[in-house]
Amino acid sequence: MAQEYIVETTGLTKHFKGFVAVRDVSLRVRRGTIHALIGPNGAGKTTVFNLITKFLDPSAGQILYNGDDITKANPADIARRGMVRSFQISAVFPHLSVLENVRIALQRPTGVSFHFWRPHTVLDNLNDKARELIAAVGLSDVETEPAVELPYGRKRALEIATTLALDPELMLLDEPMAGMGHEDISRVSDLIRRVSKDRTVLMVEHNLNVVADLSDTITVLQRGEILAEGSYEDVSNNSEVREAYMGTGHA
Ligand SMILES: Nc1ncnc2c1ncn2[C@@H]1O[C@H](COP(=O)(O)OP(=O)(O)OP(=O)(O)O)[C@@H](O)[C@H]1O
Repeated sequence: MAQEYIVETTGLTKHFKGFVAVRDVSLRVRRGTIHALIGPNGAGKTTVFNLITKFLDPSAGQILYNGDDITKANPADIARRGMVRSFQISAVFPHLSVLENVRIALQRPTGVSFHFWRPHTVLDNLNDKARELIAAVGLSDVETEPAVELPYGRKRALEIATTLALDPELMLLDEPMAGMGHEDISRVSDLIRRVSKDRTVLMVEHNLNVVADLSDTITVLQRGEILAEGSYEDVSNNSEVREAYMGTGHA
């Protein structure tokens, strides 16, 4: 039977030369939900992401993914198991077209390595699937444009398409709305909501309107520790949370 929680951490702790960036974090991410990690600057959100995705080794604690202990796994292992992190724009090849970027991403899970000398007919078989993903993220009108030419919000949509190409079971989004204007935010919010239908999303996001709008569960971190957890209503009514956000500009 599938585990209720896709990710469970126990006592997750990370020291950097004596400084404790993450302390005793026990986080449970329920399968099929959108879960947000929020908190003031320096609260440890990115470090928690780096620990879960195995870009950093914890100083203490355990991480379970689908019930398996991945505390000692490496990032490639866990990507193969279906946990994929969407990187910021760097994940996209700037001078390749939208279609080419998604096609390349699609070749990864099938184990077909990308060979520039492959006959075009082989690569063209990927076009249908690539176009489906491009349509899903609303980029059909720009499929032949080089990624570098896209406005910011649409680059982020492309990045989500390349992440979806890997068909992740758990998708980690690192500040998906960073640097976006109003229109892009609502477009990408709709997209995240749609793509979350049959997968789990864990995201770090500073925009509290987006967090309120999308998240089933919110974990608030402060100084490396969990301060509160629950629905947006729960955490926004929590006096400690309100205090933590005072004067940070995010309140
Ligand atoms: N590699 C590192 N070496 C030393 N200290 C680090 C390192 N990475 C993070 N830190 C420190 O750990 C703390 C938590 O950082 P982290 O980036 O996880 O916070 P955050 O909540 O993601 O912040 P922000 O919202 O500003 O991105 C900060 O005080 C940061 O300076």
